[in-house]
Amino acid sequence: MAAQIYSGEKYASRRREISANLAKRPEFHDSKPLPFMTREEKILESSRKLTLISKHMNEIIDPSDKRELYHLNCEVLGIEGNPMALHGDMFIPALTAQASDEQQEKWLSRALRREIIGTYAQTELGHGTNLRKLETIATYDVDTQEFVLHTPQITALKWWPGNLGKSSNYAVVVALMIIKGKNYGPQTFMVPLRDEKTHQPLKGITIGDIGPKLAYNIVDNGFLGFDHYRIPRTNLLMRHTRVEPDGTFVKPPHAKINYSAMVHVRSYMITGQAIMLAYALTIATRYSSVRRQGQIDTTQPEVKVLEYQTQQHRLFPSIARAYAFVFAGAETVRLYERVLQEVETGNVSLMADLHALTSGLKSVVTHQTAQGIEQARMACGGHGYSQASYISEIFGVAVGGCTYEGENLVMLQQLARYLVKSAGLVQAGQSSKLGPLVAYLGAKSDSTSLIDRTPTPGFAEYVKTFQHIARKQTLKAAQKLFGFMEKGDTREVAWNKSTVELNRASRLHTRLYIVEAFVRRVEEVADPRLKEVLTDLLRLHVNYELLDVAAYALEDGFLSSSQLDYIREQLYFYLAKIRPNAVSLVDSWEFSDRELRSVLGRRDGNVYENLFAWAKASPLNKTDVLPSVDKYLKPLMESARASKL
Ligand SMILES: CCCCCCCC/C=C\CCCCCCCCC/C=C/C(=O)SCCNC(=O)CCNC(=O)[C@H](O)C(C)(C)COP(=O)(O)OP(=O)(O)OC[C@H]1O[C@@H](n2cnc3c(N)ncnc32)[C@H](O)[C@@H]1OP(=O)(O)O
Ligand SMILES: Cc1cc2nc3c(=O)[nH]c(=O)nc-3n(C[C@H](O)[C@H](O)[C@H](O)COP(=O)(O)OP(=O)(O)OC[C@H]3O[C@@H](n4cnc5c(N)ncnc54)[C@H](O)[C@@H]3O)c2cc1C
Repeated sequence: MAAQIYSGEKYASRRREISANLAKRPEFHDSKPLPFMTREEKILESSRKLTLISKHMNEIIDPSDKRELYHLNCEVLGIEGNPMALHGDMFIPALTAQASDEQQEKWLSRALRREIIGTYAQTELGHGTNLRKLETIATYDVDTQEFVLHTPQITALKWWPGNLGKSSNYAVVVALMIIKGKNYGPQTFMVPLRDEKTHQPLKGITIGDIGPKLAYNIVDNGFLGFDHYRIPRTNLLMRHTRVEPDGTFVKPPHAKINYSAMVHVRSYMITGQAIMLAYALTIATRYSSVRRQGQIDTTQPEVKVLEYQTQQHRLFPSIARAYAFVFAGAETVRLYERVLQEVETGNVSLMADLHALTSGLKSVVTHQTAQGIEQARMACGGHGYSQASYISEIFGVAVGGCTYEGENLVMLQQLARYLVKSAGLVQAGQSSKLGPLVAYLGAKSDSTSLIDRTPTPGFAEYVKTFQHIARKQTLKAAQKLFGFMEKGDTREVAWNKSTVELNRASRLHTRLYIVEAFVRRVEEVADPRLKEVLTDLLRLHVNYELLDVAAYALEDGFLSSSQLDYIREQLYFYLAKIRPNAVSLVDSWEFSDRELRSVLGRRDGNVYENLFAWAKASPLNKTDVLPSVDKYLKPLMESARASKL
């Protein structure tokens, strides 16, 4: 099963080898539980481990394999980030996709060798979503052939970029490019921030950390201001866009090619989110098979809480989602790598499809992941609320994905633009022009679903029902938009009056894609034992998801209430059928205890003695009487007692 999850036996067994190798290297382990460290201690500890990784990486992984490096990071550094997180996640991808060969020679090679540390500085205090209104300006000075970076007001301060505050000495900075008074929109520049020897900020640069956040606190998200700060013309990233010495602007082959670092993260983060959801579910499912409370049969001992139907309903649909997301994530990465290669040859035709797909997936997957992690926390009762479970940290890191790389409701609108165009083609009788991701929009619906109307309903009937729902909502929402426009609203106003419905269409389209990705994968499985378990999980998935969106199919009679009852019964049937495999389904992700960092999620199930040991190790328990008691509480009680006398 691990080979299914990790798209092949080769990587699944490499993960095992890497974990086994690290088990023998205590210097790579956390020196104490992360929840007991201050932010400063965590950053120091993470930097220590980062240095070790740099030194010994070649003994443990093949550093050219992204997946191996990712696993090494998960084991050693964990999810709370590290001082070079953005260096790998965005700085290197931005240089790879946007720097010319000559620029790559100069900077990418140094970045890969870790001679310099970089980040991606785009968001500002006043603007994150609306990139066209960023306020940092890069004005071209033809005389000196330099760009002058400037922060004209407080809202133009770069704000949020990861590792900008304290760790990075370079950044890929996004600024509005002005040449001879003309605004050429957001462009990307390579900008030195700190002296390479002293690490002191360079003259003209104001820089620092933005303070503690909900989670992800090992990362020093930062602020940055420029005071007429000059960089050479050749620091504009010029793989696709160019500015000649005389200020002539040479257009890229696609207007949004500069957005590639964002598309890179959106493509990879689907897998990252699936893994974080699987972390939380591994913890909650294992704990639920250790925790005994209450009875189902009063003549029998207390049961494991995993026997309760409510607990199964809380956890198992999310287990199915984690599998669905990792399968969809693998497809997304394949498409991303293909588009990256095609863009190199000047073919930008798939950029719009990739953008639409990743915008939708990023939004639906992060939202459902956060919901699933929060349910996993509640499934652990009181102990879920303790940081010993580590689920609160997993939640905090994962939920950040709803905001970064494009706020979810904004990114759903990006997919909606694509869907509306496609709906326009359908309306114009040009369905043959629809791309493969939206071809279903042009198909004719059956009048009713055949779920429960055939002897053994296959997945095709479910897929058709999801297609019917997504098609109906897309065409309806587009019609709403066109209707407002026909009545005289501008497109923008009409769009704003239709966005809730448009975003619903985007979600339904994306949920259909996720179901289809799951079906595609299960169809490929050859081993009959694996196929059976995955088919059960997929059946749980389609019934749970359909029930969640059934209103759309009930309102036009595509599904009847008796079919809905059938779907419910199927759901309950598969909850019970999956129960014996539940722990194996989470164990199949093969997370080591080191990687999970959870007392509740321990593989050996020895939860209670380890919770007690963990509590005893709390810094508060170093002394029996705290200074706060000596200083305040004792005098308070003493004076209360004295006044009573
Ligand atoms: C199996 C195991 C394998 C393991 C493998 C490894 C797994 C790794 C796992 C995890 C790795 C990931 C770890 C994640 C780490 C996270 C770190 C956090 C870092 C966070 C960073 C950031 O947040 S950076 C800042 C991000 N900011 C944003 O996203 C801003 C959002 N805003 C925008 O993107 C744009 O402003 C917006 C697209 C909303 C609008 O742009 P605008 O220019 O105004 O365009 P618009 O008029 O709306 O549209 C015009 C036209 O352009 C099309 N378009 C827009 N963007 C793109 C694009 N990127 N590509 C292609 N086309 C695009 C748009 O659709 C329009 O088209 P038409 O409709 O006109 O045709
Ligand atoms: C953990 C984390 C890490 C980050 N790392 C980086 C980084 O490394 N580099 C970097 O540059 N940035 C980074 N960011 C910033 C991040 O990319 C932005 O915060 C994000 O893109 C959202 O933009 P915003 O903050 O401007 O939100 P806003 O746009 O202000 O969103 C506020 C509300 O307005 C709504 N809204 C905004 N525009 C529209 C619209 N057109 N239609 C309808 N509703 C709208 C949103 O849906 C939301 O409800 C990070 C953020 C976080 C949380």
